[in-house]
Amino acid sequence: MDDDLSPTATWQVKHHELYQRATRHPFILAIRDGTVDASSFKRWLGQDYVFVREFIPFLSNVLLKSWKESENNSDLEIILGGLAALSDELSWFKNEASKWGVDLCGMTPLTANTEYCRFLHSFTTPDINYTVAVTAFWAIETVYQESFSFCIEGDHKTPTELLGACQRWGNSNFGQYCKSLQQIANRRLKEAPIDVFRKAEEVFISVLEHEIEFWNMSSNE
Ligand SMILES: Cc1ncc(CO)c(N)n1
Repeated sequence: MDDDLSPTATWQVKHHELYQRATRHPFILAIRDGTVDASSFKRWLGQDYVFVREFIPFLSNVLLKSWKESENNSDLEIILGGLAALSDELSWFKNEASKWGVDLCGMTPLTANTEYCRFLHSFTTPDINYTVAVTAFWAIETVYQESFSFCIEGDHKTPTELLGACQRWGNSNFGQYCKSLQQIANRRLKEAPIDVFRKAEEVFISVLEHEIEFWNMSSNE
């Protein structure tokens, strides 16, 4: 393993196969080559709305841990920016759902979504420290950024009506945002005791597994 790589970059290499399965999932490849079916996209849309609502208490708790535990002033503002952006994101989901005729009110989470949300809630207990929680936040956002940016890069055939979704997470500003989260995670991980470091790596792997299941849920009948 390269000594010059940051902790998070090291994990991206070490768990490369899993990382690819999360960021180059068949659902994403189908969006990019224009073969995705509308029913899959609609299922993803409705389920992700439920996920993002559950993400609010998760991220509020990361914010709280940052306020309590971080030695760095700018962390709090970076995380607050992410939390604030969720307000606009929920409006985007509602608008998109009405365009596609998806009823968000009656939306019930499917199994993979329920399990992912349960995982998110497990971070809100005080025994999970800030380093582990902020690493999870970075990983969750990065999978979406790397997945959707691939759909708008190079020689893609992404359908016009899906470009909005892809740009929402695939745009370069959001890419920069993910980099700033990665810097926070790396700074903390470099100082972390070994048990915290190991827990954060486990969490990184679990995020990738949950993301794969979430894409599977979206693309399967
Ligand atoms: C399942 C899932 N993972 C990550 C994100 C990024 O916020 C999202 N909206 N949904």
